[in-house]
Amino acid sequence: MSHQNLILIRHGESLWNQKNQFTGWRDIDLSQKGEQEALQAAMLLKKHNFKFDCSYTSVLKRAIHSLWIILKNIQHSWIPVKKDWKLNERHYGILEGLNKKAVELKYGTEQMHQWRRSFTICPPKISETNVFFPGNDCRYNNIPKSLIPTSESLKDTMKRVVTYWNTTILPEIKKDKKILIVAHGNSLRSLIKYLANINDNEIEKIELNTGVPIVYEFDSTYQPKKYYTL
Ligand SMILES: O=C(O)[C@@H](CO)OP(=O)(O)O
Repeated sequence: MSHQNLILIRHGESLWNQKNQFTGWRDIDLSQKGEQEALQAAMLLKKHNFKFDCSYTSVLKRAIHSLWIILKNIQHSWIPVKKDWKLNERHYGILEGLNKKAVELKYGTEQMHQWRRSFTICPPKISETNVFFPGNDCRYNNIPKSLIPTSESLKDTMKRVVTYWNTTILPEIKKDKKILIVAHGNSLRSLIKYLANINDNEIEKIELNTGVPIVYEFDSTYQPKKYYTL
């Protein structure tokens, strides 16, 4: 017997996705197209008759608002929504706010690829005096200072995402709860790497489109079995 217990969705397009700017932990709204993508995701879930017991998202509004649009349109506004910084996008250090094409022209295609897609490389860090240091943002008051990022590799992101998965989400899956996670391109790539045991080179090639539901199936012992997009 298999269980379709988990759907992962990358938030709809944000205003900075539209302008091709690195976003990371910056809290940017959905574009109109992004709102439509979230609605489309809801329609697909409805068409396939997916039902959920609980939902999880980050503390960034492009993911939260995508989740709200989805829940509203599948008549699931009543289910619990749990928000946690551990599902945030990867912190992109000094690259946040910069145009990706301009970064590529300045630093070259190879450096750009390493910063964006290598598993272990971390973009240059922002300083703790930077106005965008998350430690200056009250939503992160409860995080121990040593865990507040100033830049992250995908490996760093995976560490916090997998901690959250194992402590908070997996126990619910094992109770046979149906779970919806709406998060970010890289926080979800890191979760997929972990669940599907994808190696460090292969994960560089995996891209997630905005607003596309990914279905995860688990076997009878709740080991991840396969995943596919709707
Ligand atoms: O800017 C970001 O935060 C991410 C996702 O939009 O970008 P990338 O796909 O380049 O990792």
